[in-house]
Amino acid sequence: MSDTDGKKPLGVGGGAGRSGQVKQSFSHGRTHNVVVETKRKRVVVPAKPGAASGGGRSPSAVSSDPSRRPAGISDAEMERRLAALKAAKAREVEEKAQREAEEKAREEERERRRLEAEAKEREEREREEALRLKAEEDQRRAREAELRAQKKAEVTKPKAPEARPAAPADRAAAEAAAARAETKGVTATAPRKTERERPADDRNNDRNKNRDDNRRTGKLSLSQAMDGEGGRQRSLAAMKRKQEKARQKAMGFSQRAEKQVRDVQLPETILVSELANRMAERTPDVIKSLMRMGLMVTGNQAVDADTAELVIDEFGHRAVRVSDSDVEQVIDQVQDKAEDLRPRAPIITIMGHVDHGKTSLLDAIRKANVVSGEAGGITQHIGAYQVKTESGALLTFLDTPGHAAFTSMRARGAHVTDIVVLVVAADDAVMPQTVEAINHAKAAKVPMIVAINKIDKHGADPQKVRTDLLQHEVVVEAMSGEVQDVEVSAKTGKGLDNLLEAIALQSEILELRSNPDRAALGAVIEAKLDVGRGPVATVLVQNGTLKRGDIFVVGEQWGKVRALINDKGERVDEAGPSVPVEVLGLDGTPAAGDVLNVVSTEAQAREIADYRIKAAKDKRAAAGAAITLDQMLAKAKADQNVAELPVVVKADVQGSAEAIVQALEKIGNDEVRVRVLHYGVGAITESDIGLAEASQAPVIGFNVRANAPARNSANQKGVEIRYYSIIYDLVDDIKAAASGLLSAEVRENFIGYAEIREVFRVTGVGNVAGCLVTEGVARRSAGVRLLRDNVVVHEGTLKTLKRYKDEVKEVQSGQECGMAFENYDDIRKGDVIEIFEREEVQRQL
Ligand SMILES: Nc1nc2c(ncn2[C@@H]2O[C@H](COP(=O)(O)OP(=O)(O)OP(=O)(O)O)[C@@H](O)[C@H]2O)c(=O)[nH]1
Repeated sequence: MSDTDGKKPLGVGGGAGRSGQVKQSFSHGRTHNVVVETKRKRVVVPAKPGAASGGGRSPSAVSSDPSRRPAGISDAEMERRLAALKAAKAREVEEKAQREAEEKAREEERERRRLEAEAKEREEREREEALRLKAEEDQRRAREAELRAQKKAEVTKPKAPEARPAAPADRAAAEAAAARAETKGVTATAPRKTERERPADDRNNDRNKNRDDNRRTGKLSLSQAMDGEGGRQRSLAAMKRKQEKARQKAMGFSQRAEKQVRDVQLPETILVSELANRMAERTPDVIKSLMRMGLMVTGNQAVDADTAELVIDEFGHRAVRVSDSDVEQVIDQVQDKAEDLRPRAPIITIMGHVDHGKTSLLDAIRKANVVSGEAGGITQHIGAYQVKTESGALLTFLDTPGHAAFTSMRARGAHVTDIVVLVVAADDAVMPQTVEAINHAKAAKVPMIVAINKIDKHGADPQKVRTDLLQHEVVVEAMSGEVQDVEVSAKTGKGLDNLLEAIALQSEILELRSNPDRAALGAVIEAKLDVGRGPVATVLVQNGTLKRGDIFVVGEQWGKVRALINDKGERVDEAGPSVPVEVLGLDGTPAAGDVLNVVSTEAQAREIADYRIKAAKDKRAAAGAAITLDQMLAKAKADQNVAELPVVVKADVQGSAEAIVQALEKIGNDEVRVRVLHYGVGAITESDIGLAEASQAPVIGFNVRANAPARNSANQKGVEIRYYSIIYDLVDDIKAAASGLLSAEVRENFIGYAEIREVFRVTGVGNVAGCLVTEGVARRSAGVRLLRDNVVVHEGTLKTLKRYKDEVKEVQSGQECGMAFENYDDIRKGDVIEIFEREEVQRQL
């Protein structure tokens, strides 16, 4: 449509219409003249097919050629249509132009931004460069000034007065002289000034001249810029200030960011959050660091000192190990002087296999020593007792037989036992627990005396015991060894005296001594919560003398001795070394094996007890919480496969509770185990029931009963309470219950073999094997395996078992039969059929 594109202007030609021009204007100042014509006369032309669509022609062509105009369209209509068309075209062109313009604007904006960024960058670079050059210039000047000062110092030296820079007066004189010389036609006699001899003014003038020259060149060097130049100087100065500010700021920052190495006080265990606090680091960072070490902890969990030290190192601080246990230093740690030591009674533990007569022997020894006529004839049971031998030696026996008690005491660090009496029944032999007892005694480096018991029994063979012991490196005296052996009968009392004398002798060899005149030190051998008397601990004094009124700390408990009761049930005022006494006046029940120390003041006792409670808590937290990833995985894996029988155990005395727990923990195998959720001393309480309910565990009461609220609670919650007074019954019951958790074992019994002699094809049945039962019996209901060259090729069931034509249930060995497999056809002559039955066997622990 453009007038420049060579197309004909719109029109019908030949003056058929009145022509005119329309000027179109577009963006960017472009214009466009369009020639249009207005029709005066309406010409009706019959419509030709395809004319309406124009057959690809432009509408202008249609309008210019009346013969092609659609029929029945008036000029005015045609004109309107053309105008509409034109307007549409114009709109289109306008929109396109607008789009282009927008795109161009966008492009320009992009370009502008790019240029801006470049300029900014350049400016930045220039500024940096300017600063660098300025710094260099400053340096150079400083050097120059220094040099000048040096030279000045040289020229002002008295030996070279002529070299002194001329004073203005001198200079005037010199100039006058020079003028005179000049007028005389003589070359200047004044010596030519060297650069350094020239006055500063001259040089400044030169420099200014230079600067002016340079300025004239149109170039601005950086030094010039620095030296002056009005506005520039100001902006550079401002820049300098800014730069200085930034530098100071940066320096300040770097000072602040500089790692401050701290001395971190590190106790034996520390909470992660506290550790972070002491290092002035963020807790999450510390947790991350611990995670990198494989420890999954939270801020509220404790870690041990070694782990914490690694973390402290990693953060670049210094660990300073401190011990909260410093509070314990008040406990008298002084070594006793040799002259203060007095002989003391040995402390004896009786060990041996089940039913070899430990309890009987202890009872026999006690009874034999009970002065006839003493109240009840039998002393009060306090966990230990003392006996006097005929020779007058005092011996202290621990009344908790078995190595469980011995080990648990030893595990707590209470080395109480001086001598172990190993009981071996003469009618039996060395049994597993005998060996364990030997090992325990050896591990604790405690000497042993072998008591060969039950010699009254028919069939007793003490010699066999002696030879059996040889296998376990226990060589008794009768076999020319060093271990004393005594034949006894707990039943008849025979040989008991010999045993006591043997113990006395061993004790003499050991030269057991202690200082009775010092603050007492003892070990708890049993503790219980007694109705009416409160917490009671049976303590074996090991050193010093425990007196009424003494203030003491024992494990996590403390107290003041309110009363002391000896093994005969008598109240005593004091207990010396190796004397067992019941101690009343504790603030809580300690644990067997806890050490008792007498201290000076209640405050000390309380402080130590508090520290120990905290330390134990932290230790438990550290042990229970800070599980390594490996442990977590192992646990998760183990938990999937192992069935657990949880139990809550309550017993009358600590010793029984521990013995029960140890026995229960031994029950189980890879698939099943007993888990003691909680154990303790005293009646079964509501809290025990609560715990049991939460884990769906039964509560076991050993010689204790549930109190009324606990009973009600147990009834309501359906928690089972079981009472026992014999440990073996208890263990057997739990073992049976744990066995119930074992999945039944499926056992296979082979019941017969058959050989395939022939294979027949039977329509509707498939391949049928003609067999001979070579062994056992073939049973229809049994499982079968097809063996080819002793390789199992199929396992399944029988579809049919026939004897002649009849379907039978079983076929005996030596008989022929026909067999077909369910869903299996590939049978061959010579194959062997193995017939088996499966049986489920309930396993036992
Ligand atoms: N004939 C005879 N029997 C004895 C003798 N000593 C113990 N017995 C019997 O052996 C059995 C077991 O004795 P205990 O004293 O209970 O044995 P124990 O080693 O303490 O057993 P546990 O406490 O179960 O480990 C009891 O029936 C005793 O009567 C003995 O010298 N002669």
